[in-house]
Amino acid sequence: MSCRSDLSSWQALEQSATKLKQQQLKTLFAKDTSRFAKFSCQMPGVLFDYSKQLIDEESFSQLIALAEQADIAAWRDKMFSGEKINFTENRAVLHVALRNRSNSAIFVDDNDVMPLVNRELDKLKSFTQKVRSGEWVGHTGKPVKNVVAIGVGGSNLGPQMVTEALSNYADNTLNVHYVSNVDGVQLATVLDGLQAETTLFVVSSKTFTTSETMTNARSAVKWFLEYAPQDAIAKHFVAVSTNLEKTREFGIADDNVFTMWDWVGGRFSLWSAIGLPIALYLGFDKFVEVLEGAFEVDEHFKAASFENNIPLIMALLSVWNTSFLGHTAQAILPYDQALHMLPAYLQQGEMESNGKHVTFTGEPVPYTTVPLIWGMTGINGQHAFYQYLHQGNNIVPADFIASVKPQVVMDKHHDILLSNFFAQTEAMMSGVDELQIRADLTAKGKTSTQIDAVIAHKIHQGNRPTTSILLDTVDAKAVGRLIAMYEHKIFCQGILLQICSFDQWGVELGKGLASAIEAELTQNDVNYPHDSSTAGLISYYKNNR
Ligand SMILES: O=P(O)(O)OC[C@H]1O[C@](O)(CO)[C@@H](O)[C@@H]1O
Repeated sequence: MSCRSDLSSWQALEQSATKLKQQQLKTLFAKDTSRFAKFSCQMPGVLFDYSKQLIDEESFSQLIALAEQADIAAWRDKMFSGEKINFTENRAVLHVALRNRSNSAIFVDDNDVMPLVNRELDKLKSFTQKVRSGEWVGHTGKPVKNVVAIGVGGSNLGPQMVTEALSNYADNTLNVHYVSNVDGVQLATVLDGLQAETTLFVVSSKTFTTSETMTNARSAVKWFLEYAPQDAIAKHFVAVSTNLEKTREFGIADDNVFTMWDWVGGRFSLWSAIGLPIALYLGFDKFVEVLEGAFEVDEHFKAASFENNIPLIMALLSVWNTSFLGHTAQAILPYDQALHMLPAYLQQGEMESNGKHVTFTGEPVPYTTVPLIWGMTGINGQHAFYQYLHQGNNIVPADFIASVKPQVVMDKHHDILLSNFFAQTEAMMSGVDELQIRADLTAKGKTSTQIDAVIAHKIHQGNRPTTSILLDTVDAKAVGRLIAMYEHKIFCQGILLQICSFDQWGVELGKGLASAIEAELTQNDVNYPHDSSTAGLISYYKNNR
């Protein structure tokens, strides 16, 4: 299979990158006053401005040509029609079916999956309504007050991120707590103060074999049985999994199991029954609004021209910044507090999907693939790591995300928040040069000796690429839209880079080693089959625990 770097568009982009590396974004803005109009687009509820990325019309059309030569449209159609594009695991990739609000048939192995999706949504709806209305009662006849959602990775990050993002819409019917870390502190902290008789545990694990989740779930059962009889488990433990054999083995009745399918990847699963904690917290209708927002983006992704296709442009810019301009990190900077977990969520989304080193056919990729994703809420970041973003000697492209209307109206807070957002993207783009600093300091009465002493430290080179995403507000639909935009970005990145985005073999090595070492920790006098560092660490731990 030919490699992407053999494509004419790739080679043209390499030449453009060499030219554009010599360019200043502020000069490009000065030369072309219509730059914002040219390099921004919209879909309902979303303004996407990428004019502060280091591109020009020529390189943008080469990026579009790359998308065409990489057959993005054909791959997109394969995904939406249920073809097994996760070929290392021989699975379809159909998280889009979970939010297919048109209900049109989608076939996997000649079977329409929509009846399955709808059946599970109905089950979710009826269970959610029973629990929230108090019809579902615990073993002493009392309604549920607290939900403890146990799961990790894709079985935790999506639901928790959405729960946090939409907590302003919750009606206090139920509290939802998340437990993902096998460090007992987290479970103990959550359980502290809860009453077993009014607590519902949702154990979410696609495989139902993930060691951390199963350990937390077993400890939750142990805690529960201190206060309740064994047969009360049926009223207090439900599971979300594809593995009925394991859920049965664990002691959860089939009726209490919500299912998903092998064509739903863990990190793309919040739209499935993995979203149960969201529905319990906010009500089923709000959960459906999240699905609807994502469906709008699915429709946009399928129908918009490449030049106006937001997820595709996000992917092209990522490839441009990483593989051509050499920027190996990318910051995610949500200004809405509600989106504070977005960076963590996208770390899994992008890095578990595309942090890989071989092409579809298993050859080493000859270019850098995806960047390191990191970030936090913008305002907190400004007072922590933005120094690095402005003046560090590595350039980190950043996505700035904010909403036009705040979730909570409080005096001038939102104007102050948004002024920071606008100022930061402007400062990162334009920087401040020597001439300007000299003029400012002279105006402040500084002598030339005083100015010379600080001038180099005060220069901001600028030219730091950013994308600005403005949502109308952070509500259920907007959150659905935002996540789906990034999901399709990740899909396009994978195709553009020839990477199989939907497996995660890289996490298996550590898992296997951990379970072997876990056994060694319980044995005495083991001859550790490890390097001297690992053996030394294990023996220090055993001698001092
Ligand atoms: O839902 P499960 O099977 O417990 O897996 C949890 C997570 O573990 C991973 O396999 C990585 O360790 C993720 O891909 C997945 O989201």
